[in-house]
Amino acid sequence: MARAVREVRETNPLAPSITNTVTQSFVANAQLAVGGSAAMVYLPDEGECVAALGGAVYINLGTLMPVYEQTVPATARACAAAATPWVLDPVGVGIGSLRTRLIEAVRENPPTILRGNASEIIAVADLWGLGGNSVDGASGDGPRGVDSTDSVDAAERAAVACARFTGGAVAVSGATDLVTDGVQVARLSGGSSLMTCITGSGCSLGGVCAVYACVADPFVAALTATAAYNLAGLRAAETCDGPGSFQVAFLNALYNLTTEEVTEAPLALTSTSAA
Ligand SMILES: Nc1ncnc2c1ncn2[C@@H]1O[C@H](COP(=O)(O)OP(=O)(O)O)[C@@H](O)[C@H]1O
Ligand SMILES: Cc1ncsc1CCOP(=O)(O)O
Ligand SMILES: [Mg+2]
Repeated sequence: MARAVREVRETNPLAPSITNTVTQSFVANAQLAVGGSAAMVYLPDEGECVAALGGAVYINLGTLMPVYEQTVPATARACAAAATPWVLDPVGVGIGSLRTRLIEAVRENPPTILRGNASEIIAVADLWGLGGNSVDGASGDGPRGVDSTDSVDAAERAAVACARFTGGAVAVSGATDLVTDGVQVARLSGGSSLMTCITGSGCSLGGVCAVYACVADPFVAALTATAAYNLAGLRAAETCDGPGSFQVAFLNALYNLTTEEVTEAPLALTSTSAA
């Protein structure tokens, strides 16, 4: 994790995004704050082009346009062909049929890191036929719009099943985050409830996972991004008096984190035989 933080700051890697129109600028600003570089694209040939550049690509399904029916599968295919890592945030899975079709379509070229809230991860495991939704405590309701109706613990089996299927990492966000590579399960605490009062904390976490995936393996990249978010959230909450100033303080905190702080973030690691 220390190497990932340092290498991103030293090399300013480009992690291009196909991402929603609500939080695009916050995603780009968070990627810049940790030392990465951002570029947002929409079209199929743009997705294929950025996949071929190397680095890592971020795909977020938050606001879809018809062209994404071509862009998303083409970009996933191009990432697989170029061995470029990519991160999927299945925002709002369950709203409309295109999101469902796209998640089903990328099953054949799956993401290196799957990042979402608990209900989204449970829904993806279900769509991929991984049986991860039959978890005690899962609401079975799916996400409420873009927000979770499930606890992070309820998504553990789904997350492990998805990670084993993709061979990469899965990051489930919530009050305590869970990151798994299908063998190890890490729980990371910190953050702030104010992160749920601004839009884009989850989306930008996905973008930052992609930045670290430019320089580190998927599990380390997801852990590093999650640890950085928890610390920055904690710190920002100390200095602000509501969501508006929190968003500004959060970007500042992300920018000012030291390597040592990120690597000393509270992290509990267990092995899993579950799922
Ligand atoms: N109650 C909470 N307390 C502390 N941090 C939280 C809380 N809820 C979410 N977070 C943090 O906010 C970020 C986004 O998580 P989340 O809100 O689950 O994503 P999404 O916006 O995609 O639903 C993560 O870094 C997560 O750790
Ligand atoms: C509100 C909203 N609607 C479509 S995408 C989006 C942003 C969701 O951001 P996040 O998942 O980070 O809260
Ligand atoms: Mg989200």
